[in-house]
Amino acid sequence: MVVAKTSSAYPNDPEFPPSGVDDMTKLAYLHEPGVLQNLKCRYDINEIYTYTGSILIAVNPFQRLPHLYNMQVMKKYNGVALGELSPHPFAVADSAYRQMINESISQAILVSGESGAGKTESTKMLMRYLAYMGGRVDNAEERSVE
Ligand SMILES: Nc1ncnc2c1ncn2[C@@H]1O[C@H](COP(=O)(O)OP(=O)(O)OP(=O)(O)O)[C@@H](O)[C@H]1O
Repeated sequence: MVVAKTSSAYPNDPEFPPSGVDDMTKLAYLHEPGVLQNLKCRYDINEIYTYTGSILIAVNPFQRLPHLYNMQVMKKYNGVALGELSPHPFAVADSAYRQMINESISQAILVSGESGAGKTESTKMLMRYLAYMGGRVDNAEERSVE
């Protein structure tokens, strides 16, 4: 039996990792102070994405982070199970795409948040990844769904 050690959600607890946890289901106490503390720790180091299980939480960085969304990053997430790499909209899009292809079931991704939270930006990244996956051709003739 493997017993996974969980992290405390209390900010002053020495066991709370300074950089937070990338999946909040790892927090021992999944309550509002713990969630906010964890998101803040990650935000402070420009980690704007965090999972809670299969839900992706995005915090608006109010700055451009182009290194997060380039072609190399898209390639990295291609075919990798959700949760294996850092939280990212590409991982969510890849998971939906895979389930659509493998199970022939229509998929929906719900993007929710208050005005200015970053829904449009997140949706753009989801669409960029889906266009990258769906628009690829193996022959020399390039075409861009995006
Ligand atoms: N991931 C991100 N990277 C960089 N900037 C971002 C990101 N998310 C949000 N922003 C910034 O925040 C602004 C508002 O984000 P966005 O338009 O996506 O919000 P929204 O939730 O769609 O708002 P509304 O509901 O009012 O349309 C963007 O114009 C952009 O400047």
